[in-house]
Amino acid sequence: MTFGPYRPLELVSTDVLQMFSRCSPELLIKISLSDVMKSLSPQALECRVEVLVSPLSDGSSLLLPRLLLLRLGLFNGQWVRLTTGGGARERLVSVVTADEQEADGQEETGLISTTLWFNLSEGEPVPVSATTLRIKRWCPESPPGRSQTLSAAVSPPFASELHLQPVHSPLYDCSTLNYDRILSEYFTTPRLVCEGDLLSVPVLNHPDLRPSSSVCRSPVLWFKVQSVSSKEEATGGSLADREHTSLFMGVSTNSPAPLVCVGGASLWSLNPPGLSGAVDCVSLCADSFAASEVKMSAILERAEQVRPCVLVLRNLHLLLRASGAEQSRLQAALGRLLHELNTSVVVVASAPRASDLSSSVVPLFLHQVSLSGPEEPQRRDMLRGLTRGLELGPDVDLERLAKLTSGLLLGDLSALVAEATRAARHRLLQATNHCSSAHEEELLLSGVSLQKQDFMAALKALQDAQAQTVAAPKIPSVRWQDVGGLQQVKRQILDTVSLPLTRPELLTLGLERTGLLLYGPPGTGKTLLAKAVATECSMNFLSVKGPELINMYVGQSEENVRQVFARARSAAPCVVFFDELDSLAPSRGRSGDSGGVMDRVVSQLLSELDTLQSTGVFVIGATNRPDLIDQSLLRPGRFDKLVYVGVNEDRESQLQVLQAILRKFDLEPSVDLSAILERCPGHMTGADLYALCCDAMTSAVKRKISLIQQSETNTQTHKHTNTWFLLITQKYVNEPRQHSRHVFNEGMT
Ligand SMILES: Nc1ncnc2c1ncn2[C@@H]1O[C@H](COP(=O)(O)OP(=O)(O)OP(=O)(O)O)[C@@H](O)[C@H]1O
Repeated sequence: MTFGPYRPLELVSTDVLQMFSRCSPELLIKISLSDVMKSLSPQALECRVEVLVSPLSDGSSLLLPRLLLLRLGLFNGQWVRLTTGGGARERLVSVVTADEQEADGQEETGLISTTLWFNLSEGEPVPVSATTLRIKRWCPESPPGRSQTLSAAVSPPFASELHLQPVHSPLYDCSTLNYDRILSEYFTTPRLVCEGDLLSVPVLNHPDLRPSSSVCRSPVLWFKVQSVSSKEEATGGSLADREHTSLFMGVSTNSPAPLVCVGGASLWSLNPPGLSGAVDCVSLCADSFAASEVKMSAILERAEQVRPCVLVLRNLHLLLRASGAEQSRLQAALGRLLHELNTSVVVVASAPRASDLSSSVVPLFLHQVSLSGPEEPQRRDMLRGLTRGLELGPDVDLERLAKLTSGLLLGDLSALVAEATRAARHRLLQATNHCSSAHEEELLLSGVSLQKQDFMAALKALQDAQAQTVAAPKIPSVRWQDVGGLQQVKRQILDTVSLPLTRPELLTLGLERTGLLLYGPPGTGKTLLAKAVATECSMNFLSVKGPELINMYVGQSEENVRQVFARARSAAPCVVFFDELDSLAPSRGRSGDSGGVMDRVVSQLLSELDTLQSTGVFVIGATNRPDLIDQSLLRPGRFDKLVYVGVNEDRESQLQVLQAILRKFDLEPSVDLSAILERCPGHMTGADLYALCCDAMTSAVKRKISLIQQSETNTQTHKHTNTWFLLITQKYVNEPRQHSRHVFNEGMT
């Protein structure tokens, strides 16, 4: 007979060991009895394990990865005593080996259900990350005269009577549900019950509930354990099943309950428990005040029935939108109903802005919480939550994705993941072009792994869609190499913008600058410079043209300015570029508009600029007419640096501009850029040189087309056209010179 390091534990009781000692003392020496006894003593196993509380796991077992189970010397199905770190309550729990999917690659972390956590911690909030629990080996009290058993196979005693109470929930109606069969099926398996526990009985797709789905929208029914009677004394719980236990049903009761996922996996770590299923106030609107009041009181009454609960009233401003006397009567009714409400019903109302609610409604709520767009770490957590359960390719970096998604809200991120899934499906279907439809279906069912390219395609689609409606921040792709010449200007901008970013310690000295005004003739590269600053400093870029923000409705123009800054703050670090600033902020008192809209816009702009210190938002303005801008904007602390971006007059810097523009073009080796510039007029802006290059490009395209056409008739030339590269030759650069001069002359006037 051989014993491995863990085999004796499997054998089990001291009776057996004593029997061995009587028949063969040598054998016991060989298997080192003292070691075995030490490990079998009740104090032998007392350790801490890290566990995750998962809403997707159910049951009342502690799931442990196989290796951890082996290391702890525990057996699959063995009962242990479990307590939270604070040691509030001790419960018996069976330890079960987690399969690979449940373990999810974790080798050191166990898993428990939210219900078990709720019962263990007596209703404490579910921890978002792993938490520490204490495990103690369980050995039941042996009856007097019998030696203590240390067998891993012993289980808690069976209860003779179990008294349960159904718990009210907003997701089902206790009074109409018939749960006899549900409970009878549930107790086919022995379940551990403890007085005060909450039992979650799964009912998803149960045949008794399916026909009238309106009765129950919950995947579980809740029952509270009122009392448990057992013949044997039981600490930490007893087992209950159909065979040994008589079940008694008491009257329904109110009790807090942990959050369950309605309709598959939910973003449970982001939603506080109870905040699923909000009431949209649109559904409370009615033709008359009296009808709205009836609907309102019905909702609050229902909330009272299922208390403790959180009642979420979405879009409260829509309910109180009525005008005049109707509105004040509704407000008074809401105030009265909220005042009469039980304190264990927490009412949370939402509105897009606090200003959308009247000043008599706001004080009805104890706290006002303003929710801003998520920052990078929050976006990363949201992306993690949204992609949980999806298969991600090895090249998908959620940290990086969180960086690229600045300015996006939770809804946008959810759309991003949905769009990426669609893109992955599309990619897969394209790759299997010649596959039969049955095969295609099989492939899709086997799961699509989301790659980086899917997320990038989805992000681009989302940003393009957003850019059409509101200004959405993006990281541009203009580098310093794309801006030719302007060395002095570049240095000045870098000193102002990148220094505070690279040396944040300077901010503490109050050296931060938040605004820069680029001025100069048109086409000299002001927009290009601002984009290059954003790219090189890895900042988002939000470009706004002054006239875009002006709106005919009273107050809307100021609101647009406010929104631009709010978006920039949520996308920080961000560069906001105001093109044509003179049209947005003309000198006050001179704009001549009847309602003084421009004056209010300037005031709004001033107050926004004053709050930018240390927010990571940098403002760059551009104008051709700095003299028209309101002087208060140009004082230090706002647009505190004025940088002149002029026309490149020397050939050297013009050559640099030309080289920067032609960086991405293919040039014939014979092209001599200096010779071309010699033939140009002395004053050439970047835009003029760009026009020159565009014309040359058009000529090259024409040449290519004629070559292709020739090749169709003449096989001799075919060998020249088998390449699709466009080469700009000296001839084509020379050709449009006259035109450039014309453009240039126009720009000067
Ligand atoms: N220094 C430069 N280097 C490279 N390209 C330039 C440069 N300056 C201008 N360009 C080219 O001219 C185009 C127009 O420039 P940009 O829009 O930046 O001018 P701007 O000064 O902002 O004009 P406006 O005042 O009319 O808005 C750019 O897209 C770019 O191709």
